[in-house]
Amino acid sequence: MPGILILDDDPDVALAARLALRRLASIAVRQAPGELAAVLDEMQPDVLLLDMNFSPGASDGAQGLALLREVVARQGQAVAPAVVVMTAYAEVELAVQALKSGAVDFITKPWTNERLVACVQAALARRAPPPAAGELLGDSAAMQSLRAQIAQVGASEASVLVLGENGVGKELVARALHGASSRAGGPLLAVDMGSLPEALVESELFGHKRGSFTDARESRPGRFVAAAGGTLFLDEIGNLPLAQQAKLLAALERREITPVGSDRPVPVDVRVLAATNVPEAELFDARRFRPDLLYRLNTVVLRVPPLRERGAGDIVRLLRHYLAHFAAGRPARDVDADALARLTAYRWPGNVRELRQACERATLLARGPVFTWADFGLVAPTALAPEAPTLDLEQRERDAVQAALAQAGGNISQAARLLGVSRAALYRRLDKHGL
Ligand SMILES: Nc1ncnc2c1ncn2[C@@H]1O[C@H](COP(=O)(O)OP(=O)(O)OP(=O)(O)O)[C@@H](O)[C@H]1O
Repeated sequence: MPGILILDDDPDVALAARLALRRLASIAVRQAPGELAAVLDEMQPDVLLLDMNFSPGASDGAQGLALLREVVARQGQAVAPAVVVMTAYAEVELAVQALKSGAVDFITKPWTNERLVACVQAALARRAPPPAAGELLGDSAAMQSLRAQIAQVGASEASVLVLGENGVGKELVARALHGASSRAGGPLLAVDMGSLPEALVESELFGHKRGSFTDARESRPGRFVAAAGGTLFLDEIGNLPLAQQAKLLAALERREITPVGSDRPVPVDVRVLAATNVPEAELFDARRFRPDLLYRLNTVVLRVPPLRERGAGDIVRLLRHYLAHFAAGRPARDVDADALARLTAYRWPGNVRELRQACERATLLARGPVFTWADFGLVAPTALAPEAPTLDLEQRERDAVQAALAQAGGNISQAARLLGVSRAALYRRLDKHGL
């Protein structure tokens, strides 16, 4: 189970957060900032929920920022948690500074539990960037071409739409684009549209005025304002409901937003990058995605290839990288020849994220002197000879179902959509294949 550490000197706030988050992860609470380093070493949490002020009367957030920098500095040496900072509602500047300093997100107090859970879930999903953050590994022709395109369009202000299956590295591409731009000194704010409850999308993006709806006890700046001077990365844009798409389009066209409950538009200065795992053909389905918004977002389209199309060289490079990463300073064990052959022939339906997890699992659980195929815990059958795939229809159906489930992270509705069948039809096939 993942771990969350809450560091807040107010026991009531810490308790409220603990109760809201207890289903997501195992939770530890600390009140004294002096304990942070020790508890990070001992617990190795995936997410740190960090208060910004600890001394009585302090309100400038300097303590929180210093702690945040300490945590971010650990990313060079060890796995460090993704940090979500907690700020008071009026502290937009502080939230922006925290994002610039490496926090993955911020949440304003008082929060709604729904919002806190969505925010921490997104941080958990993105936890622990690789040590060389932003570095897109791989020397295949496809990756070289991708890097060249990033260098070419990174410096411009163009909107870029990043396409690719789950786990191929779309967020890493967005980070590289931001890093190559003149906005690199500003924040890069990622918003996972997939994890936002529909009712909150608008207030999340554009902010809201106090009293504009039942839970809006205080005014809150939206993501467009928080990312000012930097880049806003709209992840899983394919999940944005049509009504909100119209509002996003208006904001992009006018370069201004209107907070919920306000009638005064506010100018915004952000570069927008977007990503989706929806296949290109479906993206142009107007029932799902407004074409005018699509044309706004896709000035440049970058396609991140699935790992299986990058060739064995890239797979081996990534295996070495992540096995060394999880060995955390100790020499990484070798992978035996049989395992290497199977790993390079494996289809990696969950792409680089799946490979990274397989390396973490192997490092944690393997007992022998070298890694074997079983250590990686990859259950789907591997095609040892991918150039001659089986033509057995039953087997192919079974493979497709397994791949769709892996790609959808076990989500039945999404897997059914990937396969182009109804949920009921997918259940029948799961039953038929004993999956
Ligand atoms: N080329 C690469 N080199 C090194 N690490 C990579 C590469 N591509 C992806 N990763 C790592 O794989 C994981 C998944 O990458 P990322 O989150 O960018 O994928 P994504 O396409 O945005 O996924 P999703 O569609 O699920 O949001 C991250 O840990 C990322 O650092």
